[in-house]
Amino acid sequence: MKLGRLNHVGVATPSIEQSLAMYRRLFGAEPSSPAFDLPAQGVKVCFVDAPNSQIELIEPLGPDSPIARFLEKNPQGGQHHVCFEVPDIETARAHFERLGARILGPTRIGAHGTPIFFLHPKDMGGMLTEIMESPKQAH
Ligand SMILES: CC[C@H](C(=O)O)C(=O)SCCNC(=O)CCNC(=O)[C@H](O)C(C)(C)COP(=O)(O)OP(=O)(O)OC[C@H]1O[C@@H](n2cnc3c(N)ncnc32)[C@H](O)[C@@H]1OP(=O)(O)O
Ligand SMILES: [Co+2]
Repeated sequence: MKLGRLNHVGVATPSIEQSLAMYRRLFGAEPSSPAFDLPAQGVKVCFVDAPNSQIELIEPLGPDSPIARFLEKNPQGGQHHVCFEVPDIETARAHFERLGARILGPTRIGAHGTPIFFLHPKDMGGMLTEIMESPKQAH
């Protein structure tokens, strides 16, 4: 399976507002849309566009969020995961299962409204890796 497009870099933050203020000050960057909650994933999300990818700012929604645990270890936040696109999520899941890479949890709908899953950082050289089905091209 070829490595697909780098859809986004996930950046954990204790405050999306503080992170947006920093991107605004240093890059004149604005979010591509208002922040929104993904309760099922335990995160509040906001995207800042780069020419060929995005920064995905992710803030914990409550103490059980996977981001809350990350921030306990990294209080300032920082690079949390990367996300690569695939044409078909089930084909990708079967591919990684066949190769013995640990898949974290069920396939579920991610922040772009398409199915996603995560590969364990220990099987990706220390990099938590999200696999996301590419959005369908609008006709
Ligand atoms: C889905 C919505 C949105 C989208 O784009 O669509 C998102 O991206 S939401 C992103 C938030 N959701 C997730 O991260 C789900 C997947 N993550 C997990 O299942 C956990 O966070 C997990 C398993 C990666 C870590 O779980 P936990 O923190 O409870 O375990 P430990 O602290 O014991 O960590 C185990 C081991 O992994 C290392 N670790 C933890 N987090 C990361 C990370 N982000 N990158 C790299 N490595 C990480 C941690 O240091 C431990 O290593 P060890 O050597 O044992 O200390
Ligand atoms: Co993500």
